[in-house]
Amino acid sequence: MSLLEVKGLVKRFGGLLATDNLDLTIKPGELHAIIGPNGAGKTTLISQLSGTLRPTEGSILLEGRDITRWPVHRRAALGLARSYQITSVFTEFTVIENVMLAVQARSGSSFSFWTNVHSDAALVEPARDILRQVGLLDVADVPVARIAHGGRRQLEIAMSLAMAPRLLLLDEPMAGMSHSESKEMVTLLRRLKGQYGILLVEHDMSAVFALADRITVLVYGKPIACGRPEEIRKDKAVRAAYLGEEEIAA
Ligand SMILES: Nc1ncnc2c1ncn2[C@@H]1O[C@H](COP(=O)(O)OP(=O)(O)OP(=O)(O)O)[C@@H](O)[C@H]1O
Repeated sequence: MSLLEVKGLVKRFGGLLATDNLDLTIKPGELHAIIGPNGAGKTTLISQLSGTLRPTEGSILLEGRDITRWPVHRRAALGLARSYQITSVFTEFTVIENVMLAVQARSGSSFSFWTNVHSDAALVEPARDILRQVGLLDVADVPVARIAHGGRRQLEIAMSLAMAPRLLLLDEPMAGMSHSESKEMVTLLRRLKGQYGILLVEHDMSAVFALADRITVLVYGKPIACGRPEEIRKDKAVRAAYLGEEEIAA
């Protein structure tokens, strides 16, 4: 069974068709990238999957369950995590404290009990495991305010993992990163794929082509191609859509 199955998805903003009859599947453990020129509808798609935007038509199934009309928190409880939604990073807290709070949130306790987090040993081990997974264990005790941008983006992913997701929705995780930070993020995502289904929206084509099992190309909301990286690289319609953008031709 597919982890995610999107059928006939349509999103209209007045007269503008931002998602145009989109079908998409993500298999368990697959890293599926969505690429497309600016305004192609990538963020609109992620928002419909995470539940912040209601589709005009079509359906979204997660592990066979129709979640099209479910609110964000119910989707999250079923295992859908959108990494950029982590706006509640406490910069004055350490890296591990932030992950412990996310682990605590998953277990259903309220954020208002944050003062207890420091002393709760049951949160420490899961948080350390996650930090080990994302490669942040060596900065576990550093306040978030003092870590670099790349480390913060890794922390956002760590906090998504604390939600015990099945499908991670990543909206431009490499944005604003230096070359070496992007390389680290590629290494991290390579480690995570296989364990989690990942939908990746990313403008960094070298990262996309290095990581994706499959790529869907959107142009004006419409999927014009879907396939393995080597198929997408050769695809005539894709090349035409990206004319002048030399990365894809590389
Ligand atoms: N809330 C909204 N109301 C009206 N139009 C919108 C809204 N959100 C997005 N759009 C339009 O829908 C289209 C798709 O936008 P979207 O942001 O999803 O594209 P994108 O592929 O994520 O672009 P980028 O690569 O620049 O982030 C654009 O034409 C955009 O102007």
